[in-house]
Amino acid sequence: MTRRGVSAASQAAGSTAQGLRERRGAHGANSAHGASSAEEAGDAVPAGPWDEEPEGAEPAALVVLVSGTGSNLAALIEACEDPAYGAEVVGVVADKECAGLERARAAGIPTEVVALADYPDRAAWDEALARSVGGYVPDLVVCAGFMRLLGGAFLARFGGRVLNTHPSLLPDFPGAHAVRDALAAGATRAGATLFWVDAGVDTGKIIAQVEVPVLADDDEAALTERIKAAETPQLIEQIRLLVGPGR
Ligand SMILES: Nc1nc2c(c(=O)[nH]1)N[C@@H](CN(C=O)c1ccc(C(=O)N[C@@H](CCC(=O)O)C(=O)O)cc1)CN2
Ligand SMILES: NCC(=O)N[C@@H]1O[C@H](COP(=O)([O-])[O-])[C@@H](O)[C@H]1O
Repeated sequence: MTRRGVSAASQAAGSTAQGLRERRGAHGANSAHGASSAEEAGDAVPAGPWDEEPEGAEPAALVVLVSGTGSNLAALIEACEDPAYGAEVVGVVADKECAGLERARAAGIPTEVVALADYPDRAAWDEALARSVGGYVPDLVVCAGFMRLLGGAFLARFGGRVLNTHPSLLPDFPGAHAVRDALAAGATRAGATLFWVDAGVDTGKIIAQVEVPVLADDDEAALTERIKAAETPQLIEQIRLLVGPGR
């Protein structure tokens, strides 16, 4: 069977769409991490025409990066239960123990923690994160509440196929505290942005945005929940468009 890739839209956005060229290696879904994989060996499957969906294509492999609650991850796992969705969460990687990992384990999805504190410096952590994610041979990497900046080694390996969902209408309020910053600035509108991750902080090419109002009595928790209520369907739908038939 052939793996699905990412859409023509993603290529227009700068994605390399290398994922489909990779054969699932030693770290496929529900397998333990092994030492080698086709990707690590550079053993690539020849590229196919991205705009033709071969019959019986396997779902696109998603690795999701999380740091917190994992509500977007949970929605993605649920969406992937429908074979027509076209994707499978093959691994969930976090920078610390968190509820998102519990959600993944409950769904039988392999998980891993790659904690910054376990490495001598940021570069070593970034390389370890890339190795961990690479073990699952993802077509797409999805940051869903992942609160660490991805560095050069990670982006050299996965750049062009890393998505992030961010709780603001970028370019407004980039960074780790977007909702708090929007309230502090007196913003009257808020929202969520899905974009391709690049080396900057929330500067990557925007795929989609959804707007919600800021209400007079909003606190950070209330606005965060209103944003999530719009953000999650956007994330699910945009990934469906990226991986699904007719892309
Ligand atoms: N290279 C990139 N990596 C990531 C991006 C990105 O656009 N480029 N987006 C993020 C997530 N993100 C917001 O969307 C984000 C997360 C965290 C930070 C940040 O400053 N983190 C600090 C720690 C902050 C803290 O703990 O208070 C850190 O990494 O040390 C900025 C933006 C996914 N990664
Ligand atoms: N800068 C990144 C950032 O703030 N991401 C935000 O964290 C939340 C994660 O929620 P979840 O863990 O329940 O999916 C989401 O709202 C996401 O946009």
